[in-house]
Amino acid sequence: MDILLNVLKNSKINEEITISGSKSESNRLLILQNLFPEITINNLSDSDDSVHMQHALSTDKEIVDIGHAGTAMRFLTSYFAVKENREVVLTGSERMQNRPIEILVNALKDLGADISYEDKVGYPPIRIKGKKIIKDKVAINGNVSSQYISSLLLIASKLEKGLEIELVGKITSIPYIKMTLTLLNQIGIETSFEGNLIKVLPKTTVDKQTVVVESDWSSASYFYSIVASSQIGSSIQLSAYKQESLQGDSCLAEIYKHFGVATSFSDNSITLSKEKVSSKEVLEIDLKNAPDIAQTIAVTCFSENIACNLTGLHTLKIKETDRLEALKEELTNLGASISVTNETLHLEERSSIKENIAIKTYNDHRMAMAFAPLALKVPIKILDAEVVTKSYQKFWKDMQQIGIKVEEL
Ligand SMILES: O=C(O)C1=C[C@@H](OP(=O)(O)O)[C@@H](O)[C@H](O)C1
Ligand SMILES: C=C(OP(=O)(O)O)C(=O)O
Repeated sequence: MDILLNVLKNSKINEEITISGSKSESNRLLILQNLFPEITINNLSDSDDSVHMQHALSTDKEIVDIGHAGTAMRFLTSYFAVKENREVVLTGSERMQNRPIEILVNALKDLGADISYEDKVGYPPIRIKGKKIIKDKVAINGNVSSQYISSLLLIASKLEKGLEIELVGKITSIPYIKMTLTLLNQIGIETSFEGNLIKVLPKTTVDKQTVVVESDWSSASYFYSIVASSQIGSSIQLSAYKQESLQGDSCLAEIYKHFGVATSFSDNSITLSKEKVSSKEVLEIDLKNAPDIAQTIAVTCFSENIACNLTGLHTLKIKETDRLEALKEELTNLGASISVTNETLHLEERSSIKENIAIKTYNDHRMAMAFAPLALKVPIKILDAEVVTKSYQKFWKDMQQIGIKVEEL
């Protein structure tokens, strides 16, 4: 489905939107719930990625296909590796078959797991023969994807002696590792994280309990971008959020001050308000702790005519698409002066924004969603707009609610 986005007139926005649960928290809790049935989950994400996770955990088929869901691919690799008497072939979309998994597979094999590649070494599909793991110490590279580490952490307490993980090299996406540890602590599992050493103690059962998932902060980023481009006095209320978040992307509240967007927290919601004009200072940020909001920020800078230097983007090349190349291509088509390396993005101030440009989305939900707010400035087309469901089912409905006209082409 290709769509044209337009606004009739850029009037003041004043809307309330409810966003579904965090897909990162949800996909961790779904694994944990399977290991500890005492857990009930509230405000579970309705994203495709969480649906894939639920399906994978309930099927008894040999082939388990998780589509584009990185967290499902990585978390289920450890889950099935320790599931005795179960053999699966874990696979995913064409893109997933080109997203590396070798670092995690090698760590699990070091622990004694039985995993082999069905096709290309280092990539899904992988055949996993579940077995009892006896060892309790492993070392793993921390600079490629934190999901490998979270994957090990999620099953760690079910190993006889728990698990000690040594992180080698620089550690990327640390807030996601902390999210995993905090969720483990919340349900009653003891952990420690000192220097480059993480320990998880064994646990067979936990107390009966309900865990409430906070709504998704990465999804909130698109509303930050919209408010940044809206008239002073505009505001959008989003629920359900809290000030003490487990999600690293909550750093949006601080970052978007640069664009004149203030965030206020109330009981279970945040209100984003456009208070002043965006600062024209060059935006310099390291996003190694919050890679999923890089596309939103780059497009907001282009929209608001603010130059930026984004660093810490080395993980973007192995996500749903090579996000650095995709951003370069699409922003250039809109008239931007942009350059990228393997880990940085530099955008210069622009002269104008070209109208009616068709944005390619590369099977990446965040390409579609990050470019949508530009509709407040110019009519823009989004190709294959249905990609958004990977993380955000009702995205286009919510865009219409805030006043963006969505027309199917
Ligand atoms: O653990 C998680 O839930 C995630 C970790 C991050 O991946 P990397 O650690 O690969 O950067 C992030 O990009 C992804 O969307 C979700
Ligand atoms: C990178 C993402 O997801 P995943 O790695 O879980 O596919 C994302 O949602 O931006």
